[in-house]
Amino acid sequence: MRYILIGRGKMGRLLQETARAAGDQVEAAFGREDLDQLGRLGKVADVVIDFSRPEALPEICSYVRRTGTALLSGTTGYTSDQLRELQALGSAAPVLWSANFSLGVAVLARALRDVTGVLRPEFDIEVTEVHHNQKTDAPSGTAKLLVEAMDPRQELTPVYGRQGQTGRRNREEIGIHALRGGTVAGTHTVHFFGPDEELEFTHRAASRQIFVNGALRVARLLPGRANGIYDLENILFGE
Ligand SMILES: NC(=O)C1=CN([C@@H]2O[C@H](COP(=O)(O)OP(=O)(O)OC[C@H]3O[C@@H](n4cnc5c(N)ncnc54)[C@H](O)[C@@H]3O)[C@@H](O)[C@H]2O)C=CC1
Ligand SMILES: O=C(O)C1=N[C@H](C(=O)O)C[C@H](O)C1
Repeated sequence: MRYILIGRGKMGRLLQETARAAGDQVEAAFGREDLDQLGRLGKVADVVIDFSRPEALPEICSYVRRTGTALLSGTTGYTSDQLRELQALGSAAPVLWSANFSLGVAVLARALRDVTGVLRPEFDIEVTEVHHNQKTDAPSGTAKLLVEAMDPRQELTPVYGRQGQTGRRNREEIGIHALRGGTVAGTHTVHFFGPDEELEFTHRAASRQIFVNGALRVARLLPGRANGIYDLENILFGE
């Protein structure tokens, strides 16, 4: 496989190393300083893999539209307008965006979709996410993904942290809390607090390699597919 990488940070470097070790070719890798060079590049790869920042989106979209190259993106922190822009890109190429490329989080999202309806409304839901001190967006894309799995119709009101005279907790709240420190690769816990019982689901990433392996595994499946938006969970569950 031939890749163009967007982002040469923690994820970009590990992707490059892992792809090359697997015999794949990294045709080009761009960071903030030289992303403008993408505008001068033709179709030289099977897939563009993006782990960078939301600001890179316009350059990436115009490249994908011009060349029809498949796009796999794991960048988080997009606004809803930017997410719509990514969705629209599906008309030009096969596009897959996911806030988390680990198998464990895909399974967790599915499990939460199944159990939440049974536990609600008696159980209060609070989500905590813990990440390294270099992370620039909060809450994490994965926390949002898990909330969306539990509340697809957005009936609950997100509450980000609590402070001061908050009053009693409302049943329609879903708490989302971000902790930052050290080198934590990513820990997400969903707490269900019920009357006299508690249930907790935790996914703990021991390293970024799980995201890299997941991304490269799925990237192989994109070229040759019809243009459109693909869903990681559907692909992993063979749907
Ligand atoms: N979906 C998933 O499974 C995962 C997603 N991520 C996400 O991937 C992204 C990158 O994470 P890290 O590598 O840890 O970050 P990082 O801070 O180590 O690296 C970011 C890279 O993006 C580049 N960049 C910044 N602004 C840019 C711009 N305007 N145009 C082009 N490149 C630009 C920087 O030069 C740098 O190379 C974050 O959004 C993070 O949340 C991280 C891990 C897993
Ligand atoms: O920035 C990170 O490191 C991570 N970001 C993703 C997110 O925002 O959910 C995925 C993973 O948790 C690591």
